[in-house]
Amino acid sequence: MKILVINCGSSSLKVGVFEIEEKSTEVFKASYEKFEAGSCSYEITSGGKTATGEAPLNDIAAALVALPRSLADRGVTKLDAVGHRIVHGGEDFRTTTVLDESTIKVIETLTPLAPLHNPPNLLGVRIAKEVWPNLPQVAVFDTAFHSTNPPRATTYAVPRTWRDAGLRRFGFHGTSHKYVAIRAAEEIGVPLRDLQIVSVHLGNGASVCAVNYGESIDTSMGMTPLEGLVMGTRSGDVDPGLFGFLSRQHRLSIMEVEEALYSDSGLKGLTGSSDMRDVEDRAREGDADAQLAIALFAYRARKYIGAYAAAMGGLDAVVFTGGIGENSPSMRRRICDGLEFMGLRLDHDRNQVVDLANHGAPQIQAYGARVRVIVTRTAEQLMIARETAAALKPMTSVPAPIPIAVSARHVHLSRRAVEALFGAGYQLTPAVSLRQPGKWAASERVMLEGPKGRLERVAILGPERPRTQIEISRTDGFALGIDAPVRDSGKLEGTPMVRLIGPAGILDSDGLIVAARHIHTNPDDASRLGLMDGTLVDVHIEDEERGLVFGKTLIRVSANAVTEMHIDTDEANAADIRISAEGSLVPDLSALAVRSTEP
Ligand SMILES: Nc1ncnc2c1ncn2[C@@H]1O[C@H](COP(=O)(O)OP(=O)(O)O)[C@@H](O)[C@H]1O
Ligand SMILES: CC(=O)OP(=O)(O)O
Ligand SMILES: [Mg+2]
Repeated sequence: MKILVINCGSSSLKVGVFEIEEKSTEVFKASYEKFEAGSCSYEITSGGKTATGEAPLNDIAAALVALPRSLADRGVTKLDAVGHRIVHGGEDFRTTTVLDESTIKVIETLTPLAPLHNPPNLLGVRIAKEVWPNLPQVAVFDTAFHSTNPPRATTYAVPRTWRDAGLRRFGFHGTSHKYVAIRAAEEIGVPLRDLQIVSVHLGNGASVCAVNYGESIDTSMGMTPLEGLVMGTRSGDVDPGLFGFLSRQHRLSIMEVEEALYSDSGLKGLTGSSDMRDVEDRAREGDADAQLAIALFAYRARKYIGAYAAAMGGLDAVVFTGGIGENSPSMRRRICDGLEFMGLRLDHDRNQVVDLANHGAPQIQAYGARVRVIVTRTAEQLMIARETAAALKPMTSVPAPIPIAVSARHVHLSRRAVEALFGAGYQLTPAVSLRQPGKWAASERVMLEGPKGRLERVAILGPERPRTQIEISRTDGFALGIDAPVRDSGKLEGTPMVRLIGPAGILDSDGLIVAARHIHTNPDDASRLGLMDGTLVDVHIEDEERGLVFGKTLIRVSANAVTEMHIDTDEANAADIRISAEGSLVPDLSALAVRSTEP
């Protein structure tokens, strides 16, 4: 599929044409900026040749209208679709969406939430519809990747009426954070699903994202792209109390304050220039304002990296991207210096000579450092092309129902735990065979105890495992008074402690989780159902009253497994499932984007 990507910003237009196959290739790339006095500067790359210069184009609209000619001159024809970057998708758009008049109308209502971004994005859509009336127009949202953020990350502690009116955090730069996290995982050689990554995007807009085992769980921008880091012209985090103060003491209107926070703050507010290259030059010449701006920019980013390592309960890698993240060794160094205590240490030589050609993603951590530090160029356009192609791929329907089993709270015990709870040399007694071959429930039970209360007679599932794992529901977590993370079985790093009480003793063990829903299957069924180990699927439960779709269900293929989906009691209650049920697989449109590799 040949996809034209349009990233229409307030002051620049970026265009890419990608051939999306097994491997993706960029066949055309252009940027148009500095629109002044009836002309603009451009850079166009195609067929290995780059041309730069000035063109008599008034504005972004004129550049878009002239685009078919530029494409045709370079032999780029037969486009299949147009993919657009849309910054704010609000509550309504959690995934890539094909645009029609009604979806465009909904996006228009989101303009107040991203006043600098959505209007030019939509202008690009309107013109593209006129220039290419027969091509599908597809929106890829900056907010979509963050739709997995839990309520504790997206909620502002403000009055209910405001929250009911839609006030919440969304997060942006999602396309970039997703791309660089995937790229970092490829470079490390470990599946994204097994990594805890902090992605640091430092461009004109800047944000940090906690990518926990493949999912965004928090990000520094909020309801609008104003929260978080210090940016080119935006303030990032401020005390909301300043609105009242400036209004009372300085008679500024809310509009004036907002305008200043968007356009006259950040590096520009601190130094007069929004461009980090200028700021670095001035700092070198001794300008105290520029020196403070750099220190503040780095300090805020470092705080967010620490915060997100804490939010995830671990950190495997930090990825830098965006114009500043990619090009400023001194900024990377300032941000990383002081993070040695959490295993993050740079190799200063490697940091200095980063080469990002050919989609490189060099590692720049010191030899032996626990946390990897990676630099890579972001590729929002490529990612938009992939998502656009995936959204337009015809749905392949998967038949065959999936049996669903409800797992009540239970524990898997290690040898050490069995002996601590039941006595030296004790062997558990298999009482009931489970459907998965070789697995059983023991006749023994244990009690769990947390700061808030106890859960009695909790089932023990055998055989023994190398590590003790305690699986509860979210509701059980409230009964115990412990907040357990949703994790895949076996991923126990940084999980909370809980007390287990047996007839012969007490054991305080970590390994408390809410098990992520999953489907056990064997290689034969997996190939019949088109399922791949380690990927995520959606499963539809049909029920007149309480039917729903369980998203993000992990596929686990093992030799003798019986095909069966496991959900916990909270999930079963939500779908009105008593003991068992059946579900059907929903084709996953974003799978292509996650699986495809670099051009
Ligand atoms: N070599 C460099 N050293 C420091 N900063 C740089 C360098 N190259 C680009 N930048 C900075 O990157 C920022 C622009 O980032 P970029 O990602 O290109 O912008 P946008 O967010 O608009 O896509 C500017 O502050 C610019 O000064
Ligand atoms: C959302 C946002 O800040 O985008 P940009 O970095 O392009 O300004
Ligand atoms: Mg940017």
